[in-house]
Amino acid sequence: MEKHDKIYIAGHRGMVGSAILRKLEKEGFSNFVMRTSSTLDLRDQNAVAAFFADEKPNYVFLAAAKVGGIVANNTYRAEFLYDNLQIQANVIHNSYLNSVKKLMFLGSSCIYPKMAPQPLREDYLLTGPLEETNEPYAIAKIAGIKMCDAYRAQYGCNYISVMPTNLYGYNDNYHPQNSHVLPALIRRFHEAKEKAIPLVTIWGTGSPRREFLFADDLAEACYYLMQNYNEPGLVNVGTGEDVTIKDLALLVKKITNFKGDINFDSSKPDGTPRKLMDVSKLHSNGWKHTIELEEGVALAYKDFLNKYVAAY
Ligand SMILES: NC(=O)C1=CN([C@@H]2O[C@H](COP(=O)(O)OP(=O)(O)OC[C@H]3O[C@@H](n4cnc5c(N)ncnc54)[C@H](OP(=O)(O)O)[C@@H]3O)[C@@H](O)[C@H]2O)C=CC1
Ligand SMILES: C[C@H]1O[C@H](OP(=O)(O)OP(=O)(O)OC[C@H]2O[C@@H](n3cnc4c(=O)[nH]c(N)nc43)[C@H](O)[C@@H]2O)[C@@H](O)[C@@H](O)C1=O
Repeated sequence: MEKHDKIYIAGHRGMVGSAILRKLEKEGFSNFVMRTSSTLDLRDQNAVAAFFADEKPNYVFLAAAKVGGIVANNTYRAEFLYDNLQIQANVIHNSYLNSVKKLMFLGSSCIYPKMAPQPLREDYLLTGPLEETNEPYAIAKIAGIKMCDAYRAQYGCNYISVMPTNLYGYNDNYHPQNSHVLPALIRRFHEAKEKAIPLVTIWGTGSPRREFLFADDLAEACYYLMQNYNEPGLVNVGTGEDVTIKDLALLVKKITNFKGDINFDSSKPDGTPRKLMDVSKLHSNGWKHTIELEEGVALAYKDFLNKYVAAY
């Protein structure tokens, strides 16, 4: 990418899209094209076709998607499949029709089989059954990877697929039911402290393990890969380190300064027991994360206090 290139960040108001925008601005890029979902619904084939024909971006970061935590994925199964298939099919196909030079598709670690060996290597894709709670989302994401590869094979398009681990950071979604675990716990511990509630309940058994990457680190990786990586298939992006949900809860308890107790609601789903990324391909391509979990959770909590608590 050159500084004058026109760059379309799909989903630029989201957690990942906004981090990519910050990174590109820091690097001196300024020729952006962006639309909110209310001005351009990426599920609308005709609207997306007209947008690409008008704007003709040179590079595309596809960070728009229907996104949510374990309960949202399990509840809105049809929407997670339909919205994500439509969004990615429209953006990828119209990128091809309008000669986009390079596109980055963002998938997720949930594309791997539920019981795959750990850590998850890129070649474990499609080697076993998926986790039930997020199967529709995972199927859509797998279709996105295969679409990038098919357009590369048939039309020579330089479309790359990046699989981030669980993410958190600035502009996260703090919805009490639909969010991912880290923002959910930040909000729950904070509210319990403010309202002097003595007990915070954590979903599931606390034993699943998850790996967390700060979204600004992901944006650094996306920029690096967009400049340096041109292969078919997929590349994992993570830290290569994971924690139990119980240990995560204890960390959030410490950072929010909640003094009460925690317990576990095992009627809520645990999901995949573990999904630790093998990041050796990423490291051998020359990129490594810099923000560790404790530092990142403190930054995210500060962002939550500034943006969300201020609005209460
Ligand atoms: N969060 C996580 O833990 C992980 C995320 N990912 C992937 O990273 C990418 C970004 O996720 P994240 O930033 O967390 O998600 P967010 O929910 O924060 O942002 C998603 C963005 O997608 C846009 N969007 C959603 N539906 C439509 C639509 N129909 N038309 C146009 N735009 C739409 C929204 O636009 P608007 O704001 O204008 O409504 C929003 O800005 C996704 O592909 C996700 O699968 C991968 C692994 C983990
Ligand atoms: C990124 C990834 O995100 C989703 O998968 P997930 O990793 O299971 O995501 P999660 O963050 O929602 O949960 C992680 C763990 O944490 C536990 N947990 C405890 N307490 C809360 C809680 O309060 N909220 C949530 N959401 N989870 C909680 C929860 O029970 C689970 O064991 C995919 O659907 C898919 O979207 C995807 O790709």
